[in-house]
Amino acid sequence: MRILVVGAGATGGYFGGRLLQAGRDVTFLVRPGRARVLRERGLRIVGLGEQTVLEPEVVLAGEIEGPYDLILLTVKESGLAAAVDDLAPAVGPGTLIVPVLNGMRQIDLLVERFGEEAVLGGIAYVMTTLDDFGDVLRLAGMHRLAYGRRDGSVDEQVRAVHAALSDAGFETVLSEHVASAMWSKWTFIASLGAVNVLGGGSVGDVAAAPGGKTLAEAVVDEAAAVAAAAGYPVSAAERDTYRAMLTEDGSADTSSLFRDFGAGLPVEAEQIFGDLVARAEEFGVAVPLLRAVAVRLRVHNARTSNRA
Ligand SMILES: NC(=O)C1=CN([C@@H]2O[C@H](COP(=O)(O)OP(=O)(O)OC[C@H]3O[C@@H](n4cnc5c(N)ncnc54)[C@H](OP(=O)(O)O)[C@@H]3O)[C@@H](O)[C@H]2O)C=CC1
Ligand SMILES: CC(C)(CO)C(=O)C(=O)O
Repeated sequence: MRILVVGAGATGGYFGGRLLQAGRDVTFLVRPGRARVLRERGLRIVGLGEQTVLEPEVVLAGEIEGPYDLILLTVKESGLAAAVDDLAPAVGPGTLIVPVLNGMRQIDLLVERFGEEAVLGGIAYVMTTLDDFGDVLRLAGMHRLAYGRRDGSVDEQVRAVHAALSDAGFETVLSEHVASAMWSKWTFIASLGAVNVLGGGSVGDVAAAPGGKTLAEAVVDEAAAVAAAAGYPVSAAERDTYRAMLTEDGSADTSSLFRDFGAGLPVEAEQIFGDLVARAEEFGVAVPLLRAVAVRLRVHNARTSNRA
């Protein structure tokens, strides 16, 4: 199966790198700066005691010759619209696309462009970042990719994708509930980001402040109310888990969004917050805390782009 990984950053470099390491037929669609780094240093996966160096096949936009069987879309919000244009020549009648972005907006964009049949749901459960050298740095041991048709059906084409992604050094889940799982992860990631941004620190920092735990529970409730209104309720058990994780004393947890925020880098304001607030408005769900985070992050993004 010919696999095109769009983006070779923290998630694309990790999962694509593992697939390459396992001998799968992988090509990375990258932009010129990243292509240079990959050609000079190779694609490196480091951290947790590992130093893997791989020699990836890379293509630039405009160099794609014909369709791929599977496309793993691993860009962030800021790169999404252009990446959808760039990957279009790789989409043929039998191509399946697995996006791993947090949130749901990517699904609407991809379906509008390539049709319902071509677009699977996808979730990356991993904690990676690019270090100062451009290497993929693992920050935690979890590494799981979940995907499946959003209506829960399983056909030969999806099974073939599952086979192509499996046994490559990370866990894979062919999910019959991927849309619910995406909403659940969105609920969690938005809640974690909101706790960090509104509270100005890690989960433990916020939990230690009077009123901090109440704030954390309130953001979980807001995000979960939107998921429920969308028809993907987070189960009571998951909600309790999220509440417990986000009020844990001493927890150093922060979201990658908050780490980027702290580092003065652009963040996924629309993908993770703006879109959630827009959907809440559509459903008539009040989300004052999430709305405040969206505004704060928009101001941050405007400032970062003014500096660039
Ligand atoms: N990192 C993590 O631990 C996790 C991230 N996620 C989610 O996964 C998504 C991707 O995040 P992550 O991998 O961390 O992001 P990164 O910024 O590390 O990687 C994205 C890569 O996409 C590349 N890119 C952007 N536009 C294009 C394009 N048109 N063509 C080719 N490459 C392009 C960028 O390349 P360039 O170098 O040219 O800018 C960049 O290297 C986000 O939605 C994030 O929220 C989900 C779970 C965990
Ligand atoms: C919380 C985590 C690491 C889960 O995969 C994530 O998605 C993020 O920080 O952006």
